[in-house]
Amino acid sequence: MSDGVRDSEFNDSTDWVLGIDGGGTKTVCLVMDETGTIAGRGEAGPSNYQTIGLAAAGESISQAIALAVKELPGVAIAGIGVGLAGVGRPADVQVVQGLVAGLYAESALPIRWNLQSEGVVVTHDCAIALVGGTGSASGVAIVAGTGSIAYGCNSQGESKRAGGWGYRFGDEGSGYQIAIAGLKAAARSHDGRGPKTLLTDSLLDYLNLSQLEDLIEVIYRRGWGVTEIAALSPLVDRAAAAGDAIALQILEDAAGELVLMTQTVALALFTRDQAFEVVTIGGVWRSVCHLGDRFRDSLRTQFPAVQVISPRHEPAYGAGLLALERLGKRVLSS
Ligand SMILES: Nc1ncnc2c1ncn2[C@@H]1O[C@H](COP(=O)(O)OP(=O)(O)OP(=O)(O)O)[C@@H](O)[C@H]1O
Repeated sequence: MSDGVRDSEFNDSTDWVLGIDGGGTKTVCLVMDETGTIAGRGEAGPSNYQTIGLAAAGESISQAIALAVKELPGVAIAGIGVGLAGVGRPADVQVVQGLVAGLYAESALPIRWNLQSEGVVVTHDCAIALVGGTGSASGVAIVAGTGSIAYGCNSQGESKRAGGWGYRFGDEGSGYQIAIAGLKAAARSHDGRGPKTLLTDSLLDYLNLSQLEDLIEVIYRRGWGVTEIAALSPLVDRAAAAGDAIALQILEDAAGELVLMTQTVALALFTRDQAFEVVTIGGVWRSVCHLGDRFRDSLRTQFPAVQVISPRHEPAYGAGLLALERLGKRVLSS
């Protein structure tokens, strides 16, 4: 991410905002002035309240804020944008609004709350990822990390989501799905049900195993969860880069699924000849086997004017921009 942290003294006449990105692994808070310049950044533990509970989520958010404002004691906060994983339904938004209201009463925070009611924005993690990633209010964010989801907005304020159903019946094109396909291909090859693949040796090497049967112990008996399995997906990427046909097909399939999700969202929001941006977010896009190029080329056959970009800013920045927009300090282009 390219956002620099400003080192000059803070200006007390400024309307400052907090941008908060609360995820399943960490919470990021940025302090931004009304021009969008970042003056402080703090990181704390997870804040997905659906999985860790409201109290623990509130604690992580408070810690992230305290770290972000460490060098700005007494700063007056006029707005706060919060994007949290798991905040999809209106009922979730209400719960998080309550959580944010609890922060104002937090005397331990070295902040002067000067909040205007319109300056409080509570939304979901994809919305802030889209605004941060594009720096604007419209476009499509296609997330492919441990899981996957596509989310978009157009200039009429309409939004659409595809995917995001989790590892049991969704997450197509994600690190988890790529890893599972790689494991299956190695098992099939080992049995003689499928062609030979470099994945067999790369799994054995990476996991320091002497035979493929030992995978049973690793995958089922060591308490491996979705994250640990998904972390094997770079092995498939590297095997594909080395020319392995099976691994290449797995990446082709993943790219195809990510195109399908993006296209489904884009068709609901834009016309085929309209120019719009698609921002690619998440670890899978680090593919050395050009998954990103395959994705872009395929998408362009349907949307010739589409621009596929890497994120311009992190999601927490998008949360701060949304708060600034609500305060009338910033107009987000669409
Ligand atoms: N070169 C690669 N090819 C394929 N998958 C990769 C590659 N590099 C990383 N990944 C996968 O990306 C996933 C991690 O993505 P990311 O860093 O976006 O984390 P996340 O857990 O999805 O999100 P967050 O940490 O933001 O909550 C892992 O499953 C990892 O295996």
